[in-house]
Amino acid sequence: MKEVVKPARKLAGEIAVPGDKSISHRSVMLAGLADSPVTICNFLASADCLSTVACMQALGVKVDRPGEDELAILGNGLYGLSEPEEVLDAGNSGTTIRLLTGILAGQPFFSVLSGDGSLRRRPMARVITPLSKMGCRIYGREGSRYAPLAIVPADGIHGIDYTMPVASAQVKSALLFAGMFADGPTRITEPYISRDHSERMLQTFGAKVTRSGLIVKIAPVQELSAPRTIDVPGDISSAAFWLVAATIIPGSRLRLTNVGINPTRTGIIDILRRMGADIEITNQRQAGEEPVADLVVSAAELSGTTVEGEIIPRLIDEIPVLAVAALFAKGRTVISGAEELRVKETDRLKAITLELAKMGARIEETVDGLIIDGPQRLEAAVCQSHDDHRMAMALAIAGLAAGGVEIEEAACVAISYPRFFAHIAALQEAAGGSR
Ligand SMILES: O=C(O)C1=C[C@@H](OP(=O)(O)O)[C@@H](O)[C@H](O)C1
Ligand SMILES: C=C(OP(=O)(O)O)C(=O)O
Repeated sequence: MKEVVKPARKLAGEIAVPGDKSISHRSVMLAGLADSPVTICNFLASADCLSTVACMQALGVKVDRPGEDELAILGNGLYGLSEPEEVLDAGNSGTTIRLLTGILAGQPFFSVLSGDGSLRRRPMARVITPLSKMGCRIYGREGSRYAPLAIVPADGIHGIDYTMPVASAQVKSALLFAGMFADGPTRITEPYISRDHSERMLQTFGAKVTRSGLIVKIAPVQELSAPRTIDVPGDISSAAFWLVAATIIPGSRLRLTNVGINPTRTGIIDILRRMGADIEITNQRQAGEEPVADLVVSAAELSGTTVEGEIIPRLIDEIPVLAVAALFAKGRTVISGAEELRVKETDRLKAITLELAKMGARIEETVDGLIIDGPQRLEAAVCQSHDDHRMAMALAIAGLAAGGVEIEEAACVAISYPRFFAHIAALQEAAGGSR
């Protein structure tokens, strides 16, 4: 499917961004391992999270959907999953396959996990290696590097002390989830702190998870005690597209309501503010263990900056749209230490350089990042999403702020933000049409 995005006049009004993808996945998995009913509100009913739902159903968890964004989950307890009859399909979702591998590695039954062409090219050794050290038996293609993954029952799994070579919340979460089924404590050291939604939600479910600096520890769990409801905050990774759009389109002012502002996710706010963005954080409150707020963003002049080190995992999914912001900023922006972008849905460093070049942008792709000198003038172009949702949305924001864009393979926005183009249309209409 193609989408045409016309250049926008100023953006104004309010957007309720959809529920957080990371928290939605985790809520279904943990609620499915409890034995009392859980209602999940503001669930992100996107393709990735629905892959998690289908996998949990195939494992014997009962899931009803009483409302568009509401799920009712009834599990059979921590030891109550049943052997799936079919291959579990994680679709396009790295979070689904890696976190479920952690859960399934501790089960007394056989299972196979796979996904689409993109997912079958993404690295899986990063979860298989530490899980194997715990005694789990997991096999994959090409020397256990790629899915499909076959998981064979182990004779009991053990807690380990593991130092992760890459900052990855998916690897950390897989180990924390497997650690629930181990016979002793599991201790994980991260190079930098990655998103901590699993730790927070495990605590909500009564698991003993503690953190000291870069070390997180989980004790074996006998049973999970579920909260009656989980309120999923809005996704800051989806909000990021509007934060950038309203900043770079002159005269704009947008209110983004109910956005999760967990400090392990707010790198995009920190960097945009450092570049000169006008982002106000208001109405701060808690949604369970997660902090939320409304964000009010007004157009502002940006300057280039350096993005590296510990902040990278705090904005990893926002780098494609941050590259768009950098094209509108005065001076040089250097992003480094972001080589993880090469193993996402597509090689995002390569794809963003290639596709924005079609609009006339000159971006230097480095081994682990991007160098962008701004401001630059962008022209209308036909671009490819590479079937990557974050690419499609970043290109749409570039087109909105510049001369428009036609995006091929745009349907992939359904992976994390199904109503993205509907929100663009509503903003255009509210502004009285395009420029
Ligand atoms: O744990 C999660 O929910 C996620 C972790 C990140 O991946 P990595 O763990 O591979 O960095 C992120 O890119 C992904 O969109 C979601
Ligand atoms: C990388 C992403 O997700 P996942 O790893 O779950 O496929 C993403 O949403 O940008």
